[in-house]
Amino acid sequence: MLELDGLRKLYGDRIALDGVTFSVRPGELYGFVGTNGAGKTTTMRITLGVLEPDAGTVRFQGKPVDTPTRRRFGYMPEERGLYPKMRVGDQLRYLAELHGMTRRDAATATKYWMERLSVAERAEDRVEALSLGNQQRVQLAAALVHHPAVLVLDEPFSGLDPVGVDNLAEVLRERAAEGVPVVFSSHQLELVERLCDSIGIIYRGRMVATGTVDELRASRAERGLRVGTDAAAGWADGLAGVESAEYGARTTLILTADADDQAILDAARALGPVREFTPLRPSLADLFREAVADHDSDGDGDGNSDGDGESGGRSGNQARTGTKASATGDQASAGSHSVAASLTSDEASAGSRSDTAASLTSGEASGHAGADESSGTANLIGGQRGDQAGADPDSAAPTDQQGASA
Ligand SMILES: Nc1ncnc2c1ncn2[C@@H]1O[C@H](COP(=O)(O)OP(=O)(O)OP(=O)(O)O)[C@@H](O)[C@H]1O
Repeated sequence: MLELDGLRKLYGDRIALDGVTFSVRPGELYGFVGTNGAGKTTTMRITLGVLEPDAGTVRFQGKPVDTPTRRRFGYMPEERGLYPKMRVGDQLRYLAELHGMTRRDAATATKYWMERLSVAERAEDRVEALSLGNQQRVQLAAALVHHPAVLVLDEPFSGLDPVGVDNLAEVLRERAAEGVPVVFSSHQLELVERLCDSIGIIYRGRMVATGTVDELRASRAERGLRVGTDAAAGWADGLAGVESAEYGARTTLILTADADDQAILDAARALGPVREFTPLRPSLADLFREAVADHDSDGDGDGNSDGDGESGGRSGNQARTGTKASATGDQASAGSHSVAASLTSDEASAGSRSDTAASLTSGEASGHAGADESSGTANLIGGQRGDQAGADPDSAAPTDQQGASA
């Protein structure tokens, strides 16, 4: 079990994490979602020891995580971290050996993962010559090549084509089936909903919801119902448990949590035949927006109300609209898809990603230096950095491949 307990992190006087706590069981696929700047990358970097928390601990199998244990982790940093001048095959072998594999095992694992992630034919190419999507695949191979006991992946799906997405989803399921705790962040909420056993929603450095999607659904204050009836508009007004009703070809009702849907069915049937009676299941995107909106309306003064916070506020407003719109439309099908899609595209277009990227780059520098936040680095990035420190292959330092996640 991977346990994150009370992680707290400040950048200057900005609270980036405020008591982040969650755990990932062996074999569990855990989706870590949140608005831009919510604290996902910071959490993952602390988990990997790239960054020191101000408080809190990370435990694996009941023990605080130390450097030898972390070497068994597979980490894909958001900012990516490959040596651009190094050939794909050489790079993966090198990283596998850094993680303690024998030369022969490293070669076998490299071959396997290059084939598995469909980059085998690029083995002799330098990383910089690959498309961003293929660089991403190599980066994933780098996280997987040493057969890690834990997987922590920061936006592993961004930049992959649909075949690559399916391929990676299958790989993650397999790793989990082997008992590996897998945690990954993503803004692709439909994918997270489809793939993950559990989900954690972080907002402004705090966990605002965690559980299975069904548990998150069950915790909602209201639910939706679609009723196909010829009864005249207004038929559901005033019924117990009906918060609002929208009349059209079908009636869409928003119910209170304790509403008696059978009583509503009886009321509808008393007025004529009922052709449809469908509970509306909110998508993860709806739940996400609702959780964020709820948290926004708490008026929390956590000191983290910078541009990222505004980004969250914007999402919060959308959350209300999105949730209602979904609950009052065909949200079980196309409606919820478009909500998820718009969330992703809105966030992508909000421009806060590049801001975060810039922050991450500077954070990376401090991460490399262990706990010494004043030192910079131009060498190594991400999880590999820590391990690679001191080892200096003759290729140039890896560039920051932000573009791969854009
Ligand atoms: N090195 C840094 N220096 C100062 N502030 C930072 C640094 N790194 C992150 N932050 C701030 O910490 C907060 C959390 O950032 P983080 O990158 O963890 O968010 P995120 O959830 O990964 O965002 P995104 O979805 O945009 O990648 C943000 O307010 C960010 O601006």
